Amino acid sequence: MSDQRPTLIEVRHLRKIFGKTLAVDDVSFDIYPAEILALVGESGSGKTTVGRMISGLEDKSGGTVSLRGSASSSTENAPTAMERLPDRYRKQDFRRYGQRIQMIFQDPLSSLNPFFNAGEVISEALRFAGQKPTLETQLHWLNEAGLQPDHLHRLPHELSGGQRQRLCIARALCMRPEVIVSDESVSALDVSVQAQILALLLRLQDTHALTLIFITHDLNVVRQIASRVLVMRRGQIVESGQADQVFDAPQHEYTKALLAACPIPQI
Ligand SMILES: Nc1ncnc2c1ncn2[C@@H]1O[C@H](COP(=O)(O)OP(=O)(O)OP(=O)(O)O)[C@@H](O)[C@H]1O
Repeated sequence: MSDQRPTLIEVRHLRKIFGKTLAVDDVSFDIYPAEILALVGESGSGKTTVGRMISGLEDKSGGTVSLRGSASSSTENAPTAMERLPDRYRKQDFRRYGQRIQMIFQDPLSSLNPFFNAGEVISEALRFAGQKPTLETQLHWLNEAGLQPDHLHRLPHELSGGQRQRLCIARALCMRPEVIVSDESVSALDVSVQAQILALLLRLQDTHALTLIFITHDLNVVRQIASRVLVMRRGQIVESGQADQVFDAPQHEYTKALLAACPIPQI
């Protein structure tokens, strides 16, 4: 059954080849505004590479990613057209599209400058987005992600793992993205902190009408948050559907095996 909602992102025949490895093999799917879409599959199935190509962090070997023009680029009441993202990003492309699609990662330490305190991390992102940072805006975005004013001057190594992930979320959020691609962003956290960060992402998704692309191997997390699921295996999508449908009546043998390997607690 085809979905009647207007798409926000169209991915068509996406491919990525690393040397002799075909990491992503002819992947096509749509992403709808303000949905939570999970990308699941075993290690090496190509999830991260798809997320990085959608975010413009990885050049594409083939295929296209198109993003619906932002509301501000349309004339009043006129539908916005799909814009094809470049195959290879240049600096100006990041400013144009990267701001709209932000990515957060499993290891915040590797994506944070060790010499920038939390306030400076936010300032840098705001400047990148063409805004003038102030103390007030720094505190506002830290607060949005559940950090306190006394975190403002802390360097990344002076924050806990959960607080560092909150800082990455604040940095992504202050650029006012429409889409956040979360790549195993809660996988390294212990269960209680993981639940707090998931709750934060869900609240932000709701209040900012964000589209969330959630890349994970953890099917229990997917069950808690996702509305739709894509299952990847060896660079291809082998199954897709509403989360309940995929969990309750998986069609593909691989999905059945994934579910069997990860018993889902009855809720
Ligand atoms: N920069 C790279 N150079 C070479 N090969 C790469 C690179 N990035 C990914 N690959 C390969 O591409 C394939 C897909 O990797 P990818 O990280 O997208 O999978 P994944 O499903 O996200 O796995 P994981 O859950 O372990 O992160 C793997 O075979 C991987 O080794």
